[in-house]
Amino acid sequence: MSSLTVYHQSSPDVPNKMLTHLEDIASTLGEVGVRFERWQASTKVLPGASQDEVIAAYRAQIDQLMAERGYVTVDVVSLDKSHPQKDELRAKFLDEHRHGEDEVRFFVAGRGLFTLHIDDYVYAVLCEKNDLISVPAGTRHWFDMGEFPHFVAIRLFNNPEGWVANFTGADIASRFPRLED
Ligand SMILES: CSCCC(=O)/C(O)=C/O
Ligand SMILES: [Fe+2]
Ligand code: NI
Repeated sequence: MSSLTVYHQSSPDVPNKMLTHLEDIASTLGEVGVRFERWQASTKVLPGASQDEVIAAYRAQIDQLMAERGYVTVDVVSLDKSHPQKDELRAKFLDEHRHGEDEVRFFVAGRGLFTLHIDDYVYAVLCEKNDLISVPAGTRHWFDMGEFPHFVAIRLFNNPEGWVANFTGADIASRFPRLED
């Protein structure tokens, strides 16, 4: 079940709020400029499926998003626990970073934990299959796929270079909960 847990940045052990209803999650994130929607990932794709297979299966939704917001590049992160580089990939996303563009992710299988650091608060968003999240450019955040990754996420970029991250150097991510396997 998708969820949102909100903390003060100084209290990683004491959540202020935990939400599981879509409307509550979407409105709370909407207040800080984050888009969170439930789409329909109706074609079954398995974690580990190729980028081409996933893009072909979700061409209509990808085209809709590209037309709506002018995204120019699409790629796919598709991982399961047998991936030989899973530990390196997990580590890459686990440190706090920013992007120069919105972070748009459509989960079409499995799940992952996005944690957003906005002003003095930390928003841990457990995204599951069907969830679409768009985090505004410049937002500090990190992502945990867990020790045993199991997800497929479609990523849209308005930058032709695709994924570019600027790491903040902060160690805040190490103090907050990770994805529970
Ligand atoms: C859920 S897609 C992989 C993670 C990613 O692209 C990112 O930028 C994490 O912050
Ligand atoms: Fe990111
Ligand atoms: Ni699954």
